[in-house]
Amino acid sequence: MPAAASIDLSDITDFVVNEGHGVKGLSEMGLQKLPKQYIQPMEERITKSTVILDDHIPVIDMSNWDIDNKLVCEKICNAAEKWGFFQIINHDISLEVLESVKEATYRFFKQPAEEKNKHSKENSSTNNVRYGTSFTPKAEKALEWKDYLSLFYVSDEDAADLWPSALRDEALDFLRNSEIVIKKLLEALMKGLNVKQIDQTKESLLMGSKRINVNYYPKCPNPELTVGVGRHSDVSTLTILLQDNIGGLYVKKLESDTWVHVPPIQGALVINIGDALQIMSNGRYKSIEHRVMANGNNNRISVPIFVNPKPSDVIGPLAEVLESGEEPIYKQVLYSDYVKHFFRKAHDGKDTVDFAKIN
Ligand SMILES: COc1cc(/C=C/C(=O)SCCNC(=O)CCNC(=O)[C@H](O)C(C)(C)COP(=O)(O)OP(=O)(O)OC[C@H]2O[C@@H](n3cnc4c(N)ncnc43)[C@H](O)[C@@H]2OP(=O)(O)O)ccc1O
Ligand SMILES: O=C(O)CCC(=O)C(=O)O
Ligand SMILES: [Fe+2]
Repeated sequence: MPAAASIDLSDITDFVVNEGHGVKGLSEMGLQKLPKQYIQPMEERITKSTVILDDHIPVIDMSNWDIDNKLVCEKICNAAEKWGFFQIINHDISLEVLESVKEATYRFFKQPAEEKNKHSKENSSTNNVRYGTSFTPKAEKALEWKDYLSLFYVSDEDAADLWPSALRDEALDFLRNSEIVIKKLLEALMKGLNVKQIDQTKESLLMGSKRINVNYYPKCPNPELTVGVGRHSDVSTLTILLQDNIGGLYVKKLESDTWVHVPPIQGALVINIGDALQIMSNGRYKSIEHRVMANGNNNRISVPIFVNPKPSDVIGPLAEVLESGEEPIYKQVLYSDYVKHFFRKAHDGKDTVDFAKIN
């Protein structure tokens, strides 16, 4: 790894983005000062004055699913309406599966830049595997302090052929083991929308495609000047996020300018509603802005599973939601058009969903 003094700071974008060293490479050079490319404007930084400490997203115990199903479903729907975010505990995915995917994440990022960069947009033989840094470096005025690998799930065979072996099995295990709890969450959320039964068409619309990302946020000099991930809402139906014990995820409180921290809970998963479900529920369930603070003392990892419609699906408010005469506030959009719109611009909070709004 080159020492900080041996790299010309004007070449940072080349080193980080094009050569695939990522911010991990930069961090490990022992930089004392954040490069200017990462300095976010004041309004995008996470400051103590906007964070409230006396409130938190709900924590829902899934072990009561069979004991008091009505109550658990109500809690899930309330959390989706009021916070758009909640944590679940006792969800039946074993700690072993969760720990293994975290270990595998470290194993992937520990590899030399040349190895990881085989999966960059420029070098990868497939669009289903993407190694990168920041969010959309070409469109961003200031870069984000995060490296990632993004894996679009097509089939086990496709994964066996294309996903990096450093984490393939563990990522597939996490995906497989999350299936039951995803179905329970969607069942609860659909009940709240007057959808009595999730038939095959509905199941495909809600969870027809999945993407698993692994995120690496290395230790950062001057974390107060930058962000790990900027303000955004996910474009998924639902996101199931595994975070480690470092912390740093902040969620915007509905109808306020304040943010709450999502404290790491051993074994818990963070669930959030994505734009696709906000649109399908005609705005009842909230896809909430969130962001990640960079950390000055520790590396952090997280592993989100994005549960999505299929790219070829057309999404819009569900018929069951509009049955009672409610006016649609969103139009029908091709899901892949929506996602492309999201990926082509820098993170900009909740603006993505305007793409689907009826004016
Ligand atoms: C990375 O940091 C992130 C990510 C997120 C993600 C939040 C989510 O909610 S992810 C869930 C997204 N949904 C899906 O993946 C399901 C459906 N998939 C699709 O519709 C398509 O696969 C596609 C994603 C639209 C790609 O379709 P394709 O025809 O292959 O289009 P392209 O032209 O290749 O891509 C369009 C545009 O997007 C960029 N891009 C594609 N995939 C990714 C990716 N995984 N990560 C980053 N960027 C991606 C691609 O480069 C293209 O941009 P150009 O400027 O090059 O044209 C939340 C927060 C984060 O920080
Ligand atoms: O790392 C986290 O806690 C959240 C990451 C995130 O929001 C995302 O990948 O969409
Ligand atoms: Fe997110």
